[in-house]
Amino acid sequence: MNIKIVKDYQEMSRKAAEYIAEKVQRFPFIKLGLATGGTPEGTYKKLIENHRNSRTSYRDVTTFNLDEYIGLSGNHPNSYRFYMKDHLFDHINIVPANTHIPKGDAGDSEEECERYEKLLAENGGIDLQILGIGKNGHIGFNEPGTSFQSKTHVVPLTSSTREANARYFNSMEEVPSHAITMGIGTIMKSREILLLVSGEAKKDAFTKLMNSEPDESFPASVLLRHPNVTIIADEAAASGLK
Ligand SMILES: N[C@@H]1[C@@H](O)[C@H](O)[C@@H](COP(=O)(O)O)O[C@@H]1O
Repeated sequence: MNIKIVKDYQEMSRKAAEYIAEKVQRFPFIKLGLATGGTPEGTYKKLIENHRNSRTSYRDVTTFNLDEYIGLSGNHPNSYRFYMKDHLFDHINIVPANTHIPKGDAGDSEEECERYEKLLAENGGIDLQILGIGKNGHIGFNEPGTSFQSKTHVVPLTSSTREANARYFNSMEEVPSHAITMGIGTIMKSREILLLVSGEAKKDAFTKLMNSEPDESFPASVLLRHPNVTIIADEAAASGLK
């Protein structure tokens, strides 16, 4: 594991964007795995700036997002499809058809999971997966107890995750109860993983990650088994480390 501790959210975002943009420049056909949530927002902002200033091209890049809420169409402002368009895709020269996100409004969610997993395999898998971490150690929407072998699957969201994401919705009732997420096994197939951790709110999760053994009760701990993980964490998140 390659761990970089940086000053704050801004610096984490800048470093992460530099890291990603450099890969995209070196490998124009790269398959990127993307995450949503508050953590990568700054990184996407910096990637857009970098695209405008240095003209990093995304013309041949393919992306796969980790997850999507069930019941929301891609036009719904709280869907992760909408988030990605708003925070990144609409501002860079990526080909919309090359951006993949599970369909939250597919009639049959189980079938959608199979389709997504197959699509990933057909595309040769992910070269660089960007990840955030939930307070309870979840990655994607893989909650504690999820099998390390899991593939793309349907998950009921825990109340803590629904509460954490309620800030984006008008009320708690509107937060979907289920999501489709890449499985932990799916994420682990990525050739490289970049984990971003920021803020006091993630201090306990990050401290636990750095002091644990791989254990299904703490999903992010699977990363300790991955051969190529880089973590960029800010000082607030890392303040629990000795
Ligand atoms: N499905 C997403 C995860 O992919 C994300 O990593 C996590 C943390 O979000 P945030 O970055 O907003 O703390 O929240 C959500 O549950």
